[in-house]
Amino acid sequence: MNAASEPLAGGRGPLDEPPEPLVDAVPTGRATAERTVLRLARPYLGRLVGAGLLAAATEFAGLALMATATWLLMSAAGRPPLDRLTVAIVAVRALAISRGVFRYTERLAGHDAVLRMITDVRARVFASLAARRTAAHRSGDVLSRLVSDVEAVQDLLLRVLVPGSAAALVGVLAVAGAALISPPAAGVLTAGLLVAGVALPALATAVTRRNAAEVAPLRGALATDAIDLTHGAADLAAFGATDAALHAAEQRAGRMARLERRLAATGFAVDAAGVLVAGLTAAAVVLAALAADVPGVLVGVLAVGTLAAVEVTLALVSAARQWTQLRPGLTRVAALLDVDLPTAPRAAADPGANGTGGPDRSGAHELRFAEVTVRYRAGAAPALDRVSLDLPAGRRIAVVGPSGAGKSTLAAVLTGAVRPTSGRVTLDGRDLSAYAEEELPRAVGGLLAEAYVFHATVRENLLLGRAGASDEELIAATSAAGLLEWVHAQPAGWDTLVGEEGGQLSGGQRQRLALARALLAAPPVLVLDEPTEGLDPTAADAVLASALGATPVGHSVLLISHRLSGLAELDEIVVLDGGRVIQRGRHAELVTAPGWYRDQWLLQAAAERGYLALTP
Ligand SMILES: Nc1ncnc2c1ncn2[C@@H]1O[C@H](COP(=O)(O)OP(=O)(O)OP(=O)(O)O)[C@@H](O)[C@H]1O
Repeated sequence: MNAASEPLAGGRGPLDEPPEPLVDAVPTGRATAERTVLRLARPYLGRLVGAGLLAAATEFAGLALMATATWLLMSAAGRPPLDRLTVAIVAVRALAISRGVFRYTERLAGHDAVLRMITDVRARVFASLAARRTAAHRSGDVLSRLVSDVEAVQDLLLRVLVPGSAAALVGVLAVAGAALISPPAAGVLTAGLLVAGVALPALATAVTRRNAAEVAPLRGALATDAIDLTHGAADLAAFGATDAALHAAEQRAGRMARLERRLAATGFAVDAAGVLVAGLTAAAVVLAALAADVPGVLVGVLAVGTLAAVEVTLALVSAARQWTQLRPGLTRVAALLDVDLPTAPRAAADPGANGTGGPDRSGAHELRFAEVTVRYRAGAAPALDRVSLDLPAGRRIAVVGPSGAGKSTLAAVLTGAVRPTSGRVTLDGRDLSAYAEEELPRAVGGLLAEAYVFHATVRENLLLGRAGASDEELIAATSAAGLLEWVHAQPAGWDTLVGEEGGQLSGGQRQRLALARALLAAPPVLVLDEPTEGLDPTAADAVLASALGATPVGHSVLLISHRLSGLAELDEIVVLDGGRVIQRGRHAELVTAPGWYRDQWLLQAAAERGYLALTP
């Protein structure tokens, strides 16, 4: 089984309820998510502040345009000499044009900053997901993270912070402008703006929060449904479970639709309250201005200006609503980003940057397991129970044992995908956990359980093992994996497309391709988890022998296998059962000693030679 993919989480079937909200183990405080985003935004702060000021200028130009146009219209009604209106006429024209220009430049500056930043965020999220081989994520959740959660970062800046701060600034300027005309009216305006800019956003937040908390996990569950229903379609059909799975997915989609409808309805109610507040504030401002004997034209200016100012401030309502909806996504994305925030995407980092002088591909390495125990869940039986193992340079070990014995877990510990609950795993005397995540694969790697074959050409799939490998190296690895003849037989040769998840290959071909890639990568400690799975016994023997033969001298090998055939040349065979080492030694010793190995050897030999071979 693939111990690396979901070590801590129980799997979720397509018929089950959606999982709990997927918030990572990294605890995030209330403002931490926003702080993380702001820290990421720091390099682009100048552009973002510029965008905020331009947004404020746009809104202010709109407000000033309304106020000036009102003054112009009302003054013109009294037929004054034209020269008294000239400045206002020019101002109206200038404000109308500048508003468009400000809006355009604000969008340009804001999107420029955010798109630059989001590229960085995506790279970090991707690197973090790739590095967290132990994370308990389903592909649907991961997909939803990469898409919607990263968009949350973008929306926080473009739809919350920039327009929110612009609205607040314009509100303050509007009050200052009103105070020049009439302080009492400015007081009333302040009260109206506080209702529109503080009370209503708080109300919107409260009504949105509950729904948003339900919507986010549902969205993740729906993404997982989509993947389960497409990738698992054949299995669902085979078990007659398609209808039930579709029904469960439809129910979730229905629940999502209901939640979104409720969200929209409450949103409309709050928006309607905003319009009411604008009207009431304008009426109150007019009354206050009249009571203060403000001239009629200026009362009109105050009324229209108030309507415009409240409308601008109401942007804070949608900003608050957005913010509430974005929080779960922001929290998740921040939890991923927080881990390695201070560094740039680490693949590009200096190989020795961890201060450990990390391992390299070429050197020999010594791996040691000392009393390693792995427990996937507290209270559960250990998957590995005090296992000790030495893998010095050049040594070749096989780990065998019945299903569920802990073989794949051992490989996962070796590659750093699973951390031991107790005990130590060291590489050249240094704890495995001390190595940076991207350093380890250079020393330890290979063919792990359920190796992924990409929807690309044979060559591209192979080059993932070692970018820049020569044609001779490709041929050697492919030949050792027993795939060369097939490649040559294809019309497109090395450029043959293998289909999604290698779907255009047979199971055996897929396995050979993955093995060839592992051989090409040739890490000093090569892990081969069931390299001949899916091959018939004769082919399996041949491939195993040629794969071991293709491993450079001085490189060590840890082979995991159900089959006991072809292990005679190995330096040690470790038999696991229930996570414990129950036997160890060379093949020649183990086949003569009573125990699991000898029994299994006889059984397999009998099965492979056929039942008749046992009877004289
Ligand atoms: N991700 C996981 N979460 C919880 N338990 C797990 C996980 N992976 C493995 N286990 C449990 O750990 C034990 C060892 O599993 P492991 O996959 O290492 O066995 P294995 O020897 O490789 O089996 P197989 O030969 O069938 O692949 C099993 O009891 C299994 O149920």
